Amino acid sequence: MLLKNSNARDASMQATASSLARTSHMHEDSLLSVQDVHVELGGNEILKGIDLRVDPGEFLGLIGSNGAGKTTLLRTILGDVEPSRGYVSIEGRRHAKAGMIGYVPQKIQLDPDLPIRAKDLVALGLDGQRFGIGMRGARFWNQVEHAMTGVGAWQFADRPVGRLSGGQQQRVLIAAALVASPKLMLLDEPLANLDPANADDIVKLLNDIRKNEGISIILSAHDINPLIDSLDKVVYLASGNAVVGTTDEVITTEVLSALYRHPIEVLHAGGRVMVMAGETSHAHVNDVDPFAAKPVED
Ligand SMILES: Nc1ncnc2c1ncn2[C@@H]1O[C@H](COP(=O)(O)OP(=O)(O)OP(=O)(O)O)[C@@H](O)[C@H]1O
Repeated sequence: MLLKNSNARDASMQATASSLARTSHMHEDSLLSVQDVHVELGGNEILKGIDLRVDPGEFLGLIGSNGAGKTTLLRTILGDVEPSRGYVSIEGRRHAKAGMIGYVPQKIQLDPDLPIRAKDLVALGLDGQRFGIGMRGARFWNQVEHAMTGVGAWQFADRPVGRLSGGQQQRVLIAAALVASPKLMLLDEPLANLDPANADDIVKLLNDIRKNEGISIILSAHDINPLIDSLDKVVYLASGNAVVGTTDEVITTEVLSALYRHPIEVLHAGGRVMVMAGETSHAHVNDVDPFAAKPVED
């Protein structure tokens, strides 16, 4: 065992995790407030009391293993999933105004033969809810061009979106989420399927967007390493529970052991963070994904 799981130690680790969660409640002018959010799906409690505040221009990494509840939390913030307890508010309102949140969903598969140009996809981000009846004048297309130029996607605006590379498609999807000038962007695993260079480019792009435009960003990922230098806060999810704080506060042996209720060791090597899980005889290095196959607890 890497840590003895005595009751006293467990209680102290829980206290550390709770106190970190509480420190994120200090700002009253938050853009987003998630308070004691519980979500049940298919008879299982997927989120078990999430507390989170996001200030304007903050960049948060939502980190966790497969099935930890990242997509569920993003969809709850978006308003697509209703909490069974607790609430989400944006600028003090329970329901975000149209266009206030830009969303890049997970795993979009774009058919190579899809007869839609990249700029048509971005245009849907502006008038998607009234597609077919909206007026697409010069001002409309200027907004599309502005969003695509800002993310370095205007040069392939007229190409079929399904034939763009993964990195190019990700820029187009970010432009579609940005085009209505949101205050908050939610990106669900946008770095999955990107090579390290493209992942770095996307993180740099998002960092520029939040700095230059003051847009808050929540990005979900399994691996914190590509994000570590850009994040203001980490929201680390495990089996529906969360710890919130800076990376230095959260990515520690003590805090992650408390969150997982299991011994964890955090190592720093070669400029990367590695999270080692389990007993030494079964230890494996799996960046911030120590229990990828762990089932949802009842
Ligand atoms: N509509 C649903 N009905 C029942 N269970 C669901 C539903 N949607 C998600 N779940 C379950 O909720 C849990 C959390 O899923 P979620 O997609 O939020 O996790 P995740 O952290 O985003 O995982 P991944 O990294 O694999 O995308 C999983 O066990 C999943 O099977």
